[in-house]
This record gives sequence, structure tokens and C-alpha cells, in this order.
Amino acid sequence: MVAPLAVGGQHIRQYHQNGDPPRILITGGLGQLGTGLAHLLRGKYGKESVILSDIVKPSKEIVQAGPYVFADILDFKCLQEIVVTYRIDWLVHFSALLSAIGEQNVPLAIRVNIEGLHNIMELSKQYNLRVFVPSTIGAFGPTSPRNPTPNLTIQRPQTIYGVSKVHAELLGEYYHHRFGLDFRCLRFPGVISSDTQPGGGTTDYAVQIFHDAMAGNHFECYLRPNTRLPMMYIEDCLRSLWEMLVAPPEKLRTRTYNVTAMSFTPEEVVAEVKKHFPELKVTYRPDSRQKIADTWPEVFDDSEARKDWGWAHDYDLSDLCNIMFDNLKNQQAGNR
Ligand SMILES: NC(=O)C1=CN([C@@H]2O[C@H](COP(=O)(O)OP(=O)(O)OC[C@H]3O[C@@H](n4cnc5c(N)ncnc54)[C@H](O)[C@@H]3O)[C@@H](O)[C@H]2O)C=CC1
Ligand SMILES: CC(=O)[C@H](N)C(=O)O
Repeated sequence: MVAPLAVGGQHIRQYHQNGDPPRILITGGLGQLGTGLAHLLRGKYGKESVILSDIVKPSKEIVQAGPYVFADILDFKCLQEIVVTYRIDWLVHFSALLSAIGEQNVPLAIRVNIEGLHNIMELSKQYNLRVFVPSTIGAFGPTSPRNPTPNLTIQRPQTIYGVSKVHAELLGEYYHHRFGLDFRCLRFPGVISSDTQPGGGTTDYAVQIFHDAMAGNHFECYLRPNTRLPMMYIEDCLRSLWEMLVAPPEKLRTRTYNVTAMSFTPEEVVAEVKKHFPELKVTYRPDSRQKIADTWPEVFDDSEARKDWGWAHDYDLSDLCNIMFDNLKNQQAGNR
């Protein structure tokens, strides 16, 4: 039994009643979000308490940082074995095909995002795990209010990614009400990071621009200059995830919350980046991702998360540019 324990007044960690930290499995952990989350959780609960998993061959650094195992989420027995062997308490389910890549291989997206999720839900029910599944701004569609998009509203997405994420939200909430599963879900906006690359989404341009500016490359944007989308720096994203993971159940009036930090258009981020790199050359050549972006929220209303469990972001657009360029400069210096 993992019991709540107040730490520093406002935040709650949560340890077993015998004082042991929770043991946490992260699926799809070698994508954009997984290694950062493993780092954050290992800092709180210890290196051995967090098991990173994926189907990708890990680097030496990943293996040295803590436990890493192969886990294909389509293989129920393999997942079962890991949960039992490592005595897992909490599961963070990151494996997915993102919006743009999902449209390129719909059958695979159905397998990974929907069949894989079924395995995760059953496993979590069977072993009484707390389970976090991220959703996305992509879980909304053209008939949703787009500015702002509230927590509870019409959800008729037009990508297989969005359809699979609405399915995940609904199935998780169903398992919560029907079986008492401790399901927790946040809908993230586009996440921006410096040390991990995005995995094939519609918001990836907002990462690429920083790399191109730093490298002195010409930046070609696949969205129109005025396409507004919600965004978040990775540190805010991972902190919101942890805060949701440890939120006392009585604070959660729902099991699925919108979270965000800012909203900007390509021309707005270009203007901000040009304060650091005035010579950056930019052209716009919209492709199929424009069609996806045109159906997504422009401004995300996360007031429910702010009200219920105290969500507050740290980074706005100007902070984002400062930290991204600081990080990239440090990486460049380290590589020399
Ligand atoms: N990065 C973002 O901007 C956002 C991400 N999210 C969600 O957060 C989660 C993590 O996102 P990212 O790290 O950006 O994704 P990513 O695309 O970078 O990583 C996904 C990982 O899933 C793994 N995977 C694919 N098939 C698998 C299988 N059969 N078994 C096990 N693993 C498999 C891949 O190898 C990859 O490492 C996803 O569920 C995504 O939908 C939600 C909103 C925004
Ligand atoms: C917002 C997301 O879910 C992701 N970055 C994507 O663009 O597919």
C-alpha cells in the first residue's frame, strides 16, 4: 500500500507505509519525454526505483543512469514479467505514435496507441497500479471550441492519434469508475526540449527552429506564420506530470486535465528567436501538418488544473527562448 506523506507542506511525495519509495515503470521511455521524467523521478525516489523501458537499443549513458529493460507494449506477458520482477507500483505509459507519424501508418498507430493501451489498462487493473497516460491538445478537433478550449467540451479529433487519445481518456476514466483503477491523465500541448528530439508530431517545428538558429541554418516552417498552438517547456511538462501523479485523490475532481504554459504562432516565436539570432532566415512551406494544426486548440484553458491541484507554469515564450539557447550553447561547448 502506497500512502500519502506530506513533504514541504504543499507537495506530497508518497511512499509505502514501510517507508520504501514507489517503484515506477515508464513505457516508451526513450522518446522525447521519457529520459527527462526518469531523471526527475530518480532524483525524488532513487535510481533503482525507476525502470525505463522501450523497444529501442539504449545508449551507454541510458544504461548507466539506471535500470533499463526491453518492453514491447504489445506483449502482455513481457509487461507482466516486468511488473512482477520489479514489483512495480506506478506506471507511466508514454509509448505512442504521434500525430504526424500516426497518419503515415494508421494500422501501426492503431496497434500501438489502442491495442497497447488495452494491455496497459488490464495490467494496471490486475496489479493494482497507479497509471498515468498522457493525452494531448490533439484529442480535440474542428468542432471543439478552439480559443479557449475548456477541460470538458466536444472532442471529435480527425487524426488517428487524437482518436486513440480520446479512447485512452475514456477507457481510463471508465476503469476508474468501474474498477477503482487509479488512472491519471494530463492533456499536454506541444512540448519543447533541447536534449531530446520530438518523435513526429505537428508541433515539432517549435523545437527545430532553435536547432536551426543555433546551427546558422535556414529555418523552413511547415506551418503558416499565423498558426497558433499551445506549447510548454519540458521542465514545466514533467513537473505537471509529477504533481498530477502525487496529487491527493480528493483534489482530483476529474481524472483528465488540460495543462499548458503559453500559446504562440510561428511568426511570434521567430520574432523572439531573432532577438538572439537576428540573421535567422525563415521561409514558410505548409504541408500536411497544417491541416492537423488547423483543427487543434489555439489557446488551452487549464484553469481546472490550476484550481484543483495548484498547477502553475514557470516558462513563458521569452523564458523558453532564453533557456533553450542556454542549453544548446552548453551542449555545444560540451561537445567541443
Ligand atoms: N512530445 C509532445 O509534444 C507530447 C507528447 N504527448 C504524449 O506523451 C507521450 C510521450 O511522448 P514523446 O516522448 O514525445 O513520444 P516519442 O514519439 O518521442 O516516443 C514514443 C516512444 O514510444 C516507443 N514505442 C513505439 N512503439 C512501441 C512499442 N510497441 N512498445 C513500446 N514502446 C514503443 C518509441 O520507441 C518511442 O521511444 C506520448 O504518449 C505522447 O502522445 C502528449 C502531448 C504532447
Ligand atoms: C501535441 C502533441 O501531442 C504532439 N507534439 C504532436 O504534435 O503530435
